[in-house]
This record gives sequence, C-alpha cells and structure tokens, in this order.
Amino acid sequence: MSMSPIIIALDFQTCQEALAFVDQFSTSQQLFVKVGMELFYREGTQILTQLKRRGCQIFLDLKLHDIPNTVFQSMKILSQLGIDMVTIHAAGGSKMIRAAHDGLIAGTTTGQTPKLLAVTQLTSISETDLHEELHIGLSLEESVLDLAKLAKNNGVDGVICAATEVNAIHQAVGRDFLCVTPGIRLPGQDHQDQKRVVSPSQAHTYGANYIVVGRAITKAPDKLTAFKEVQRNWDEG
Ligand SMILES: O=C(O)c1cc(=O)[nH]c(=O)n1[C@@H]1O[C@H](COP(=O)(O)O)[C@@H](O)[C@H]1O
Repeated sequence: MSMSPIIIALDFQTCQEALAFVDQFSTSQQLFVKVGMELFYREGTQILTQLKRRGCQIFLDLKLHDIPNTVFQSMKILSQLGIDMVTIHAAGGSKMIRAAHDGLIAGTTTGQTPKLLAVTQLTSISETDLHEELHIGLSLEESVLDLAKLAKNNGVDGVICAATEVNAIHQAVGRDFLCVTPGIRLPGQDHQDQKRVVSPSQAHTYGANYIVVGRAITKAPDKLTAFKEVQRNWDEG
C-alpha cells in the first residue's frame, strides 16, 4: 500500500488523547502518523502497538543526537519496533549518522529497517538565529544543503527540511532522496513557533515527498474537516 503524503504529528500528551484523535477517522483510511517526544516519553512503546493495531503507518520522531556508540545501540532497539521512519540530527556528524544507519541494520530481525531521516536545520530556526545564535556563517539554504549531503553520504534515506529547500536538495543529491517537510500551515493560519512556513500545495509544488502537519489538524475545532482541507490543498499543488 502506498504511503499517504500527509503525516499527522500526534503531539498529544497521552495515549488516550492520541487514540481518541485517530479513532475519529474511518478504519478504511490508512493514516500516517508521527509520534514525537511528548507522547513517546510518557507512553513508551504501547502507543506504537496501539497505532499499529489501528493500521497506522508510524514515523517515530526522537531526533537522536549523541555519540556514535549510544546512537548505534539505540537504533538497534528502535529497528525492532515495527516503525516506518525514524529521525536523527544531521548535526551529529558523519560518524554518528553512519552509526545510526548501521544500528538499524544490526537490530533488524525481519530484514526490513525503518527509513532513516536526518533533521537539517529545524523549521523553527531563521537565518538570523543561524548567524547570531548558532554562529554558522552560511545562508540557511547552504547550511541545509551541506547537512543533506553529509546525511546522504552516510547512508540516510532522506532529510527533514523546510519545503523551500527541497528543490535544491533534490538537485544536489538526487530525486530519490526523501524530503519530509514540517512548517506547514493552511493559508492565513498563525505560524506560532515555526519560521520557515508554506502551505500544503506550495510544499507539493516544491517537490516535498511528505508533509508533517500537527496543530493545523490536531488543534482544529473539526479535525476531520481540517485533514480533508490539508489533503485538498496538497492536491492543488
Ligand atoms: O522532525 C520533525 O518532525 C520536525 C522538524 C522540524 O524541523 N520542524 C518541525 O516542526 N518538526 C516537527 O513537526 C511538527 C510540526 O508541528 P506543527 O507546527 O504543529 O505543524 C512537530 O511535531 C515538530 O516536532
């Protein structure tokens, strides 16, 4: 079955809230959901079991960033959870990235490993933040491209980036390299803590393989309608 291009970020605090959200959708619709730190730290692997029971595809977003040995050992465990995608920070460097890749392979019991994605620069970071706080003298796009190339050269399947950076990444490292893009809002919505924001249709036009959408759906008064609106907007791109 093909994966939905819309990944819903289940940024809820409890299993109960997350499952109540998922259970509003029809069982014939396969949802692609993201479980992040907020939910996983509280609920652990039981949330993954519950979501799989409901037929969801799962992106487990823990953004590992540690020394290579720790990342290798952690990825060995994450590889066995039956998830579809997992994240690291590309800023951890080539050895850490390679350790993540190798850990996933070392841990698999089925021969299948989750797709490994590397965060480039968070979509909450602006170019001013990059220069003035992180003291990186490159433009945002140059920095994202550098990290995408580092990730690609060390076995990663794709990156998390802003949609505006997708075209340059695909040109630099190839179109089969996945670009997963958060920082998505429907036209007119508040950007909140996101800095590099586009609409679903703009992300589609830029060539994003998947969009990650959280609050635009999960905090909407009518969540089903909001999801359909995101789908409709994506289809226009
Ligand atoms: O790795 C991510 O998913 C991620 C990377 C990034 O650069 N920016 C970003 O917003 N995210 C995640 O994408 C989701 C965006 O949520 P909303 O801003 O509510 O749509 C959150 O779960 C973030 O953790």
